[in-house]
Amino acid sequence: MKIAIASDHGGYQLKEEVKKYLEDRGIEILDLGTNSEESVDYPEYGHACGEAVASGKADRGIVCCGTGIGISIAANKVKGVRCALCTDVNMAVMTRKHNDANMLAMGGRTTDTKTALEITAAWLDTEFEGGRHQRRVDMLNRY
Ligand SMILES: O=C(CO)[C@H](O)[C@H](O)[C@H](O)COP(=O)(O)O
Repeated sequence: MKIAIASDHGGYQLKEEVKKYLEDRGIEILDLGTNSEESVDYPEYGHACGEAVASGKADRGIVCCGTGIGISIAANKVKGVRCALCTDVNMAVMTRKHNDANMLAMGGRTTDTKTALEITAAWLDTEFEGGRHQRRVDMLNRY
């Protein structure tokens, strides 16, 4: 699996932690920046990561900003992206089971690193349930 990862300055530190975790799991990473805590604009990074996933350059994407909100909104503008902002493990599990979320968003200023890595693990390791949920995901994809 190849994962695209991106953040703004508010999510930069968390992106680096998540990157280390993914590397330790042997996952291939496409890092789309940003590369420091210098102020940048989250839409640029959310769009870029969304496009990497939608185009198939990456299988899934992870984005971080201060709260995870702005960058998830940006990613969800890209057709084919289902980006879920998760603040706990249950949300990560449910968004994989029910929404087949192909992108995960987290907040570097709102979620501690330990929780963020637990969320990442749950999101990586939980399968989509399909069935009635497939019909709903198809509706999202068609819109
Ligand atoms: O977009 C956001 C909130 O929805 C992110 O948290 C950004 O990281 C934040 O807005 C950046 O704020 P800053 O004051 O420019 O650091």
